Amino acid sequence: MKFQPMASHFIDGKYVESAGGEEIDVFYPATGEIIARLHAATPAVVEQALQSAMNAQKGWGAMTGTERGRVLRRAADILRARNYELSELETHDTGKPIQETLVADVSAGADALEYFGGLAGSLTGEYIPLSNGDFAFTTPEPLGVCVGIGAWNYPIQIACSKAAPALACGNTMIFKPSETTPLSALKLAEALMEAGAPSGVFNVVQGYGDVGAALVLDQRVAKVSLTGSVPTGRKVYAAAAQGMKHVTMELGGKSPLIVFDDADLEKSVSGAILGNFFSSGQVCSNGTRVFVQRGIKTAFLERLFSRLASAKIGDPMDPDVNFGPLISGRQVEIVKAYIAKGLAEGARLVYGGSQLDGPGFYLQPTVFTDVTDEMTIALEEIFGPVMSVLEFETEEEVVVRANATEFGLAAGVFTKDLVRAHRVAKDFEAGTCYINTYNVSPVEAPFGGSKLSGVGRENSKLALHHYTEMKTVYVSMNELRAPY
Ligand SMILES: NC(=O)c1ccc[n+]([C@@H]2O[C@H](COP(=O)([O-])OP(=O)(O)OC[C@H]3O[C@@H](n4cnc5c(N)ncnc54)[C@H](O)[C@@H]3O)[C@@H](O)[C@H]2O)c1
Repeated sequence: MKFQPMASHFIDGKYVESAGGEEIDVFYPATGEIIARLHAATPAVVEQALQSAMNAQKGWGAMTGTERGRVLRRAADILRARNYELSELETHDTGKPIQETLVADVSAGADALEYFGGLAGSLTGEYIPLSNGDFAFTTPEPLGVCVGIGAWNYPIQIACSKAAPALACGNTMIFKPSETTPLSALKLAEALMEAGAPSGVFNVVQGYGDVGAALVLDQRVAKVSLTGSVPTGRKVYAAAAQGMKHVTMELGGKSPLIVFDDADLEKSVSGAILGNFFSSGQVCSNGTRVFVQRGIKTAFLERLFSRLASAKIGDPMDPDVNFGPLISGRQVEIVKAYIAKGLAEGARLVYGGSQLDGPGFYLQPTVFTDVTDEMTIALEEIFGPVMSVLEFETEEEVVVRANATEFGLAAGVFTKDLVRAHRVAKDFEAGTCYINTYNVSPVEAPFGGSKLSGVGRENSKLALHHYTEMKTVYVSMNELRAPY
């Protein structure tokens, strides 16, 4: 098997196997063939990872930020130098077209390592003058051992988005990738080691939800950062609360994308395509509720259909292919059930909707019109290539409807009226908003959700606050009196 790693886990600077652990078969979504076979961590392997991360933390935390940053920046260079090889791996693990993974996965991970590596040396506290010459000062302290748990849609990017700020701040990390896409995090561990990270600073353990749960509950873990679905987020948040642990929750969404009559037609169609069909629709921040104002609806749909007709669906390793399979047969069944529900509830299927014949987990890009706010396909996260088009008339109406969701991950607006664009963005109840663009998430800007979509932010300087705890030291320069 071409993508079989040396062993399932990476702990204390080396590959570790757990032959007795439950089997994890890794499939290439384009063919369904098994490309690697791993084993879930046993309790002994989880313990080994915890010990290693605990032992490494003191030394790593005692290094200067500049020294830690140098390691992260070297790791970024290593990932970039191996971009093709790692993108090929990511394409086989996820089924995403190589033209996507070459530009949006490994390189985004490298960006995170570079960015947080650059910031590591700038972590400082403040001096606070108090009365009569007394003062206090603060120092941002590492939290200790952090656990990262990943989803399957952006495996290496998620691993880097968690590891880079955690390590920059002097923490160590145990990362558990999704059982569906376990391969590339091991390559990140290799790159960090080669870049000079001491053994135990970044460990990878494989497993299903029970392995994640064991890590979250362990008393030695100070923080948990999860990327996953809302139901898993609820469980992980509740378990972390028992130990009063810090959490970051990057969860699901059902984001609105509003297209006003005056929008640039080509741009808004591009936004809707990027916000619904990139990664075959398996993107958390997708704008799957596309609200189109009545006056532009016919032109918008005509242009959308003609551009969708030019999508090249096929072998993700073909550099011309821009629409690949879904992650698994199970995911195809989930999405097909939503398509059936859309039809049963009266939505009009106007594009796609079918599974492709042959091997692999392919589903056509799918568009529904005549969707109303209370339909299941307008309320629930589908996590597949299904766009719902809803019609609206006024700005006041559409903002209320856009916000009428339990999620709050992202939201977008397309219009040439910039005053209106800013007004609408101000009113959006979402963590990440877009004006005349969609689904960009550069490392420099905060990314994350409100409401059920999450807690905390990844990317940007804000992420450093989620991996440090401020210590305050009061210093008296005067005599100290007590009442008795
Ligand atoms: N907000 C974001 O940044 C973001 C990014 C990507 C994906 N997502 C979301 O992720 C979801 C898709 O990914 P998924 O299907 O892998 O999600 P999932 O919730 O099924 O699994 C996520 C991870 O949690 C682990 N897990 C499951 N049960 C656990 C438990 N009890 N304790 C600890 N860990 C446990 C899984 O093994 C996996 O590694 C979608 O809802 C999507 O919106 C969010």
